[in-house]
Parts: sequence; structure tokens; C-alpha cells
Amino acid sequence: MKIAIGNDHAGTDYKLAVIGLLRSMDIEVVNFGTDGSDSVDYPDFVHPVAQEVEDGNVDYGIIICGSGNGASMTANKHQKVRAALCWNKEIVELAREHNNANVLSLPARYIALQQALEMVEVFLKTPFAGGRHERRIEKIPCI
Ligand SMILES: O=C(CO)[C@H](O)[C@H](O)[C@H](O)COP(=O)(O)O
Repeated sequence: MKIAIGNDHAGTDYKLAVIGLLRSMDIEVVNFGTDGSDSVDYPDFVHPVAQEVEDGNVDYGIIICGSGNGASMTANKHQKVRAALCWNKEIVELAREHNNANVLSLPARYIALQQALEMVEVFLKTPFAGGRHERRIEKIPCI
């Protein structure tokens, strides 16, 4: 499995921990930064993640900013991206089962680090349920 990851300054610490988790699971990681704490603009680091997902170069994307909103808004501008802003494991499970989310957006300033890591694990292990949900996600893109 291969995952692209990107974040702004609010998400750097969580991002580095998530990368550690992914590597411990033998998952290949493409890190688009930022890796620092200087103030940056989240679209500069989220668009490359979304583009990798859209191009089929990675299985999933993980994006992290303070609230998770700016990151998910940015990623969802990409036609093939379904980025889900999640704040607990149940929402993550539903984002995979019902929405076939291919990008997980984490709000670093509003969830505990351990919670974020557990959410990543749930995201990776939960399959899409298909069925009625397939029809619905096919209707998401603008024509
Ligand atoms: O984009 C966001 C809000 O939707 C993120 O939470 C950013 O991380 C946040 O806006 C950054 O805020 P800061 O005051 O510039 O650190």
C-alpha cells in the first residue's frame, strides 16, 4: 500500500507520528510536507496529495490541518477525491463504508494524537460496503 500525506504547520507533529505508524505497518509514504512549524498555507501541501490520489499513484491520502476544514475543502476540489473530515473512529468507519473516502482529513487541534493514530488504522482497515452506496457516490461529481 502507498499513501500520500500533507499538512500545514498545525499538523506537522501529528503528521510525523502518522508517518511513523504507517512505516511500522510497512506502508510506503509519500510526504509532501510541511515538516516544519513555520506558518504556511495548507493548499500548497494538500493539492499535491489530492493530485496523487486523483492520478492513481497512491491508494489513499491523509491530510492534516488545525480544523481539518481547509484541507478537506482543498482536496475535494479534485474530481476523483472524496476527502472526509473525521473527528472519531465511528465517523472514519462510515466515511470508508458508506462514502468510499479516499482521503482522510484530520483536525490536529481538536483531537488527541492517540485518537488520530487509531483513526488512521480504522481508515486503512475498513472496506467500502458498496451496494446502495455505490450509486450514491457515483452521483457526487458535478456533471
Ligand atoms: O485551514 C484551516 C482552517 O480551516 C486550518 O485549521 C489551518 O490549520 C488554520 O487556519 C491555521 O491557522 P493559523 O492561525 O494560521 O495557525
